Amino acid sequence: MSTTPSGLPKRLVIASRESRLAMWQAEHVRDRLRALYPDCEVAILGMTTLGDQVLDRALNEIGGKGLFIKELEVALLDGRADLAVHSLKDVPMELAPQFALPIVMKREDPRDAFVSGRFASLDALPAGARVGTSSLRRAAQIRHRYPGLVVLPLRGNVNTRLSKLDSGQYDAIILAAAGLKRLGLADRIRAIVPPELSLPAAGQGALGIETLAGRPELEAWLAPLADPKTAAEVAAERAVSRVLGGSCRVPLAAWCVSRADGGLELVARVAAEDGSAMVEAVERCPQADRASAERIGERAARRLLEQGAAQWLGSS
Ligand SMILES: NCc1[nH]cc(CCC(=O)O)c1CC(=O)O
Repeated sequence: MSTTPSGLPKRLVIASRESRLAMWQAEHVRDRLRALYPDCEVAILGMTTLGDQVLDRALNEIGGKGLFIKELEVALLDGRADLAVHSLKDVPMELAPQFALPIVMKREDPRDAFVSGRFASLDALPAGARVGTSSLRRAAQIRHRYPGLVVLPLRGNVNTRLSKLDSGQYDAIILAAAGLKRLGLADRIRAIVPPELSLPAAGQGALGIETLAGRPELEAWLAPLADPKTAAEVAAERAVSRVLGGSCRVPLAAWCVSRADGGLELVARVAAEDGSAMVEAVERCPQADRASAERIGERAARRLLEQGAAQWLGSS
């Protein structure tokens, strides 16, 4: 990487998917870097991923996690980009050894949002109402709690999903609150879905920055963007997912919050896809370092397995 006399890189390129949400996220990182390093030119390289192209099948049928990041990783390997910005929830638990995820940024609202023209909340939906979501996690939890609702698949980026709701294909849809807020669409949120009803996905609402492994200088440049509190929370959540082989192919939810006393509290759930059963584990620890976070994540995963979660996690 060529540098200015002060040691700053002259130019940094951010690889991003081209959806509006992904671009917002990349621009957010670009603006933070420009403010930190005014002498450095920061550019965005937009690209389409397989996950963006295949819109006619549910995500769990086309290979799950990694779908949205592979092309971005190729740009890192080719040297066309220096960093890639991801929604952490789309990042696989294990990266190939060439890659690293040195930065987790401060989290936006991690909860799910209920969006509907006619109805105020999941509770207000009549039996038979059609709820759109492409996430097995959301579908399983909603079916578990509201067996009378009809949960239907819904794919596409945030704007596509909203237009499918507006055209009458669904009575309500569930989206991540974070995506709506980032896109300036918070006014579409009729209600935040309480985590008791739909616990978020591991990493939801947080952004991760991926680079090639072994780039300590680049990591040092990016370090001011990191949020240690979010990093600890998502380390616990991602540990649950790692132990359980999590991908978007499994109905797994995990949410960790930092407590006022400096500790962490983690809730994790696995549900049967048809909603017929659900198991939950709650784990706490008094510290918020990475090792403690991963330990409660692993403990929660074991508790879920003890309660029979394996039968709902599929064979993968
Ligand atoms: N699976 C797609 C995806 N990946 C990240 C977000 C939202 C933003 C975030 O969680 O950071 C979304 C949309 C959604 O689930 O509604």
